[in-house]
Amino acid sequence: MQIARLRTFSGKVETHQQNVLKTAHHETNVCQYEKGRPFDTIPGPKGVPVFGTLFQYTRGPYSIDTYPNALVDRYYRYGPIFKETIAAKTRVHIFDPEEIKKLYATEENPHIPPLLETVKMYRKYRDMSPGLGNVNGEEWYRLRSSVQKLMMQPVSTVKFLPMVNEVVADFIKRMYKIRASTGEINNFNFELSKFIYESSTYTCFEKRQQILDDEKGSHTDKLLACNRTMLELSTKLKFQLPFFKYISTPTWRKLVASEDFFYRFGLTLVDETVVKMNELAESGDLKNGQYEFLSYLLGRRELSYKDVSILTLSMFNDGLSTTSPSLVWQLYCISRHPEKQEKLYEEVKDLSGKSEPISAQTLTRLPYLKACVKEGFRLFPIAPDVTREPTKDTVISGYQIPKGTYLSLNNNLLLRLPEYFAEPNAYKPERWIRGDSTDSIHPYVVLPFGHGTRMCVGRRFAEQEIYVMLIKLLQHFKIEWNSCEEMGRKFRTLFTPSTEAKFKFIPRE
Ligand code: HEM
Repeated sequence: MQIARLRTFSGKVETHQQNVLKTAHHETNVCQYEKGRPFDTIPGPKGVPVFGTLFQYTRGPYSIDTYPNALVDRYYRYGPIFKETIAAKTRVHIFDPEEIKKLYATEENPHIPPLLETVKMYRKYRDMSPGLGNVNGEEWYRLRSSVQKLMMQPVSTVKFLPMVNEVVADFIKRMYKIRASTGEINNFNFELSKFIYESSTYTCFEKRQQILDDEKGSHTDKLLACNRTMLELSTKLKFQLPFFKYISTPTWRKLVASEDFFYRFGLTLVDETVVKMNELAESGDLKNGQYEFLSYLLGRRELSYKDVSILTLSMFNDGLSTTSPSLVWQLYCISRHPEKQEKLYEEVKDLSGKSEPISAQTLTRLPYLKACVKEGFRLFPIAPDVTREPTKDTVISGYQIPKGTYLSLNNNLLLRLPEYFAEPNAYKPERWIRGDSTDSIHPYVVLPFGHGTRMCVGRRFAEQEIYVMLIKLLQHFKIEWNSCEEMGRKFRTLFTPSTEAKFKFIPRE
């Protein structure tokens, strides 16, 4: 396969000696596989033929919303590796961080099942490019290497920082406008989605959509609702026998309608911007560095126009499902811990004037902010798992794992377990500060963006938006949690808030 000859991301070229070592390693693996315990002996809940344990989620004691809790229960019951079949699909769940570490270490060209099979199906159905998270092997490498520099290098991401600063400033102005006299803001989760949408479309198209304006209401509402529906229905379909793959079921049709609305709008934005870029180029008015994001992608000969479109749309679609709820959770943690909030305020209050932008250099410092964000991700990770699909027979925890098995690496479900963290439910950013902490934390437990070559490609963009937004919110407001209830979370393939955030924003003098 051609991929074996390609450069790795670290720029190393494999030598003959390394290949010899790999062959020897492969032979050792074959021997080890034969010594492993058979796959069938991996423990796990039995369930009924074909349906597996599906009814435990549709009729109780669990529900789709609480699927990750069921996995933690099963971890305590069956141990750090177990398998479970739900609606004809078997997954092996791995909770042992040492095994997860080993798996990451041996990843040469990791394959993953699609995060949302429905998205992959939809894109095929509409003749679109599948996009990064839905392909493997050479196809994945082609896409990933074409965006790696643009999206993962800090020097690249900071080019978009002025846009983030501008949208955050507008968001803060809007908060003053829509804030009730009590400090409350209605539908705050939705407001944050609007921010992410505005910030990421600005990054991609260098044109403000102005969705932070009240008048733009109905279209934006529908667009953001479609994003929610897509996650909602895709998750529902994971807990059904996959008839939708063969016949057009009502749920599938509803999903397609939502995706159509979202993509039609997004693809039009791409097309319009490209037309504009061509016009400017023809008239000689296209400035160097203008339309940075799209120019970069369009300039990659290995990418088709369809690839460019999907990679661009993924920026705001994926951000809406991940960065937006992450910000809600981060604020939730800060608002519920006033003493930590004050310590954080001390760190950020003089970084810039309240209405001044945050510089790239400033973002490289901020140890306490980064510790707070890490601790926020520990308590509220976005993804309950990351998945892998080994391309060779392998052995994990002494069991044979045939190639093609779906593996869930469930370290994100260990994040509140006392085996891994002292005072696991306490919000203690200090545990991440060298010198302040006495905790010894396994390095393969808190990995909110995954790890290795398939690590989240939007990570740098997401972090940049989170940091700037938190700094500015804290410079302007004291944030209080305004409810006696905790904010709940539910499983929608990702963890999403199950209730509206009840914050009070009190302006700081
Ligand atoms: C706080 C925000 C985010 C979190 C916590 C997050 C988390 C993750 C995780 C855990 C993975 C799986 C990694 C693995 O398999 O090892 C992933 C993959 C991915 N993420 Fe994110 N993500 C976030 C934001 C974004 C954004 C803004 C984008 C948009 C560009 C994005 C695009 C992707 C893509 C395309 C993949 C698949 C990468 C590949 O297979 O090569 N994510 N993300």
